Amino acid sequence: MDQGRRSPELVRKQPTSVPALRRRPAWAALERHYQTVKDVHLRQLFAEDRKRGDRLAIEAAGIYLDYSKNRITDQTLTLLLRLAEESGLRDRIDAMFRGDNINVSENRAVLHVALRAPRDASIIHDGRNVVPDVHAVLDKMAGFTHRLRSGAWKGHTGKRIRHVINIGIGGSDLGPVMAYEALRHYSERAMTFRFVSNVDGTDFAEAVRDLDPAETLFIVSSKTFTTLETMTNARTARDWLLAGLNGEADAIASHFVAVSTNASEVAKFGIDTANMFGFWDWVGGRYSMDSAIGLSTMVAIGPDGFRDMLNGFHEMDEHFRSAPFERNLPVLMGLLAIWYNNFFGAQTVAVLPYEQYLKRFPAYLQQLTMESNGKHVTGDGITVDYDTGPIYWGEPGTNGQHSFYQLIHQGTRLIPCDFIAFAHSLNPLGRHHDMLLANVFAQTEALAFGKTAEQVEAEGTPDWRVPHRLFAGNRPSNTLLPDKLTPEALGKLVALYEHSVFTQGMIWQVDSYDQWGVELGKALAQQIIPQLEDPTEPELKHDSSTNALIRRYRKLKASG
Ligand SMILES: O=P(O)(O)OC[C@H]1O[C@](O)(CO)[C@@H](O)[C@@H]1O
Repeated sequence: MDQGRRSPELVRKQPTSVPALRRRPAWAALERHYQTVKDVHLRQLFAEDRKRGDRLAIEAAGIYLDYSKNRITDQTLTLLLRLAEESGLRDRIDAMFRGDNINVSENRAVLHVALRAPRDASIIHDGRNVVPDVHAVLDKMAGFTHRLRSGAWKGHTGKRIRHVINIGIGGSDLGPVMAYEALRHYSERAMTFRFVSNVDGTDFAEAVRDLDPAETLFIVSSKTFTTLETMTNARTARDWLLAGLNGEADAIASHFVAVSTNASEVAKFGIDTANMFGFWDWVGGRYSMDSAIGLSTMVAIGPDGFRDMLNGFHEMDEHFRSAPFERNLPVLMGLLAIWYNNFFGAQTVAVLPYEQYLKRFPAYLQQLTMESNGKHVTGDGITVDYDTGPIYWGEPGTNGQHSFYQLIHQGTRLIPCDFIAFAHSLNPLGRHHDMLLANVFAQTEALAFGKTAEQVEAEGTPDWRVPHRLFAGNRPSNTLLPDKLTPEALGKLVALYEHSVFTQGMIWQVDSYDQWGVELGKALAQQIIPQLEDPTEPELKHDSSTNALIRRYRKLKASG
């Protein structure tokens, strides 16, 4: 991995050496192939190959993936794999691991894989091995975690810290909150962990309602330390703390720490940079839960648990980097996502974790997938003539079954599903886990094979009701079945999706690592805030709808 960096100019040009997507021979072949398989039913595919369920399944890095219930033939896989080759995926993977500036629109490297590299690895960025820097921060986090969990780190009044509140948004919130919920089983029970993200004051008010400021520590997590929501919440937290501690300003030092890349803004806010945990501009927000942004995770599960999680990430990284594409979990999942998105026209992917602890996993994945691949131009700035990132959504099973599964089974849209379940429960209670897993297997079976009119009729259903009760089937799914939800397994799962997103983005040739699409709304909000707060009637130059909404809000606000 110890390699020199290419000049940005060279890297910028590199993607153009790959033909535009529609001009790649495998793409045209897939278009033709799609016409031959689009109406083939999974019933037929399984009937023709009795071993399909074993054959189209792999276990890698400790994760079992059954992808047999996808609308694919061996030829589909051959062509998708050829597409990956023609898209230069191998070269792009190497470029990422080498630290090339593959985030072309921001001219940055994308090195989240360095965050979980072992201590003795070497990854060179700007002529410097970044791995020792990563481990120095991990060591600092571990030292802080030990002091906090042992009670050596005290609050301003000498009381022990019992409550930790992470203030952040986007990648500085979704990763930490998802990981906390996912790993709650391994968490320090003597402490409470809360997460404040929304600029809606209710989020903060409810988070601190029952807390004693003397026992509360805030982790202000923000890559930039300028994000409106986070800085507003951080200032409110500071006011709340000081109000509870007789306004003693030196209390800040023992109740606030920061996670950021921006030391000067941290200092400006009043947090001693000795209590700052850094990371780097080559870590994207949505790829940062394993950086210092994961400080709350480390405090909750301890440094050893965090290390296990990083090892899980790393194992999947190595699998992605080295496994042949036909046995490469992230590559296969990424290619299948492309198959449905670009050939079947599926607009969404449902992520359905049958594991209560993963209840925030779909929300986490929404930022990871949609902020990464929700793009309309290639890295070279050319408007794409194909669809890019699908919409990801989901809820934990079995709750979703009693809500939106109706549409997945019998609606008019094709919704590929990722089912995620673990062989062992962390809370084995009677028959619960067998029932839970039975539901996973039942759902994938029902979606794939459905129920024919003959089967419905054979049950004595009156003719008029038969159409309502039949299930067309042929609805595709992946099933991920790791052994048990551990910190290590979580790391593997997240890295699996990170690299699947990479695979998709590289085939579409978009920059999966920028997020310019969030800028316009942010900038307009900055203009509108003073217009809402102006004591005199402001001159409004928006469109008539926005002007009317602002005036109406001002009027309602004034009327109390
Ligand atoms: O960590 P920061 O700088 O506060 O940014 C928070 C989030 O805002 C975004 O920049 C845009 O929503 C995300 O990419 C990022 O995770």
